Amino acid sequence: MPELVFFSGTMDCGKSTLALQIEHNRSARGLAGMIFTRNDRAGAGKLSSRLGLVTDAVEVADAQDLYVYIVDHLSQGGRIDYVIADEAQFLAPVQIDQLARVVDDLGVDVFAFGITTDFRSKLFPGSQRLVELADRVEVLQVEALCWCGARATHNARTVGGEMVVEGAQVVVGDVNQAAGEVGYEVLCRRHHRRRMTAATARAAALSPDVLPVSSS
Ligand SMILES: Nc1ncnc2c1ncn2[C@@H]1O[C@H](COP(=O)(O)OP(=O)(O)O)[C@@H](O)[C@H]1O
Ligand SMILES: Cc1cn([C@H]2C[C@H](O)[C@@H](COP(=O)(O)O)O2)c(=O)[nH]c1=O
Repeated sequence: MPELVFFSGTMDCGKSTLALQIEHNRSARGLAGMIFTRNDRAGAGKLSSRLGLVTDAVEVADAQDLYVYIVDHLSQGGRIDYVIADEAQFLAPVQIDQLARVVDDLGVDVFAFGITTDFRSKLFPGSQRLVELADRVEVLQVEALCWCGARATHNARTVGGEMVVEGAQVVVGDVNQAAGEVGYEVLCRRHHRRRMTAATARAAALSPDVLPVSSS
């Protein structure tokens, strides 16, 4: 049975790497994939992983109908055995419905990859629709870790290492950004709730208020 599968997790947990592995294994067996992405850090029309691998992809536009795009491709003699959609959190809910239709009406597997929640721990609309429609939601097995060592479950947006809670939902960026830049850090829920990043935890540990008092 063809399936719509949502591979989800925090940033930096290996989603794009897995997407590239699925693409590699299937194309190595002669299967033909259609790869969609949107707003990848490597630039338009790219699906990239932090491990250094990158492949070409179709950059999805705002109002693009993904079902029609695939039907057009097939009717022009193209072949599609599976679909990969990376950065799926950035797709519109209606585009997720179109991907579900690809599975149901065309009998093609769709593998979608994305983060579930934004920096405010609110669902992205595309991810919400995936949770609603997917045959399976798979949480990636490689755990991204919070600075405290616990499993990271949330994405924080940072400026100069400090967590921010105001701003647009979509700001393309990366973890481990240089000081002063907008970046992201994955945290456990406890530290996301307390807005405690690696930098603020380090600063608190060094603060004179918490230094042991000398007995002399
Ligand atoms: N230098 C490295 N050596 C080994 N693994 C790395 C290295 N850099 C990144 N990774 C792995 O790559 C993962 C990020 O992969 P990526 O596919 O880019 O993540 P995602 O798409 O989920 O944001 C990290 O969790 C880590 O496991
Ligand atoms: C939390 C959060 C993330 N983003 C952006 C930042 C990155 O460009 C992508 C996630 O990519 P990854 O391959 O999963 O690391 O999403 C955003 O726009 N808004 C957010 O709240």
